Amino acid sequence: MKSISLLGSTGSIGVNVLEVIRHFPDRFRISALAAGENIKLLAEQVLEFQPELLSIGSEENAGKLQKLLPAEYADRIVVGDEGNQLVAAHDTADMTVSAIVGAAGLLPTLAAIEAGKDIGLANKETLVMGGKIVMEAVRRKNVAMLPVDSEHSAIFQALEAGRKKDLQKIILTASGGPFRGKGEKELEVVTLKEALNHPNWEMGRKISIDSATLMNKGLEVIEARWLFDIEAENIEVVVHPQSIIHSLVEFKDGSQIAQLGIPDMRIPIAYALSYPERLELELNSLKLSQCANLEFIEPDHTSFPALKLAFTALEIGGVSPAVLNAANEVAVEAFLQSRISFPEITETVARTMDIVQEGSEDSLEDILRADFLARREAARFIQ
Ligand SMILES: NC(=O)C1=CN([C@@H]2O[C@H](COP(=O)(O)OP(=O)(O)OC[C@H]3O[C@@H](n4cnc5c(N)ncnc54)[C@H](OP(=O)(O)O)[C@@H]3O)[C@@H](O)[C@H]2O)C=CC1
Ligand SMILES: CC(=O)[C@@H](O)[C@H](O)COP(=O)(O)O
Ligand SMILES: [Mn+2]
Repeated sequence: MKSISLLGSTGSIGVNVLEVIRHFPDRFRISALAAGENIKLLAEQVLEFQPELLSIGSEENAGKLQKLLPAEYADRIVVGDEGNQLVAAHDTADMTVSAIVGAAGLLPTLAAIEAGKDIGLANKETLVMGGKIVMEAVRRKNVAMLPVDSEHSAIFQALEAGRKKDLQKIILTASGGPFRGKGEKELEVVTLKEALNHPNWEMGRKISIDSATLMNKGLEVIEARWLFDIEAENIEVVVHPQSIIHSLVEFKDGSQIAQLGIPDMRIPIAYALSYPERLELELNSLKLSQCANLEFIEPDHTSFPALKLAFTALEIGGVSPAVLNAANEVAVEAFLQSRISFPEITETVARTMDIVQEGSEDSLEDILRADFLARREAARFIQ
């Protein structure tokens, strides 16, 4: 029986993690859950999965949550950032699934690693902000870092066909998002509703907007750089609108190995939970004969400059990826509140990256400071 501590249980990934666990009660149990604000769903999850510890975003919500739960939970509710870290490192957990959205995922993920937990990583922002120190901690603590992000799961699986020393290139596939094919002028007038309407995946709001700007692919390039210890110049992105091939690796003999499947997050989630075993998921299997045409297109860097910005952040190094991430979070939130236009998301990130640059990628303190300064600058641009 593997015990799982789940951060972000009420989100799109969190709900899918629990869906997998629900189908395999003999293999997995939940030891701790953390959420932000959704007390109603968290209470339902607690009653079903009976964790030993739970965390919620605020004291006020902790009080409301307590009223929805039996009295025995009174001393098992923790709160906020500290609560996330306690859940992440909870003593009975074998694995922590990191599925909070955004920068709030970094410290709990680090806490889980320091506590010796294996990690199922959905929160790509963790590696974007602190890839070097996070992966150093993974090696020092000798824990497993198992990707949940679909492209990284595909790469992880494809790498099993060869040796890491023979790896030549990683090819990340991108759907292109809902605005694929649109020109710069057209993008000035797109709506929030259109931006949230991802062609292939049902996901949380922040990552859906990231997919629409192609910043998601930029974040994934940085995630891959650290997760697979590969230089940015050996990471390529190709637009593949059908999201059937989830990514590829190329070995030095020119062989390219891909992982294919229907776009369903339960597949990479299950593999992270059960690795190296595979679970019988009983999903519809992919029928290649019914997949009309699989297309592969170069990314449009003029309409979607976010992807290049991520490569630039890697090239600058230091805290630049953390700055890119923080500015993007602020700008996406402003777009979600209809305070800025779609192109202004990426413009805000670029302007912030020009201003906030000081700091070392080896220092958690510098990374957190850069995150703070970038949020302040990005908010200033948006005012
Ligand atoms: N959705 C997907 O298919 C994929 C997602 N990812 C990545 O996984 C992560 C989660 O994405 P997704 O599930 O879509 O996002 P959602 O917005 O659907 O869910 C976010 C989760 O994080 C919780 N949360 C937010 N802030 C805090 C906080 N400060 N403390 C505790 N919990 C918090 C939310 O709680 P509440 O709702 O209760 O406020 C919710 O449970 C992201 O990093 C994303 O990039 C990667 C690949 C695919
Ligand atoms: C499901 C998943 O992993 C998302 O990150 C997804 O890949 C988004 O798709 P695009 O960013 O390629 O549009
Ligand atoms: Mn992805």
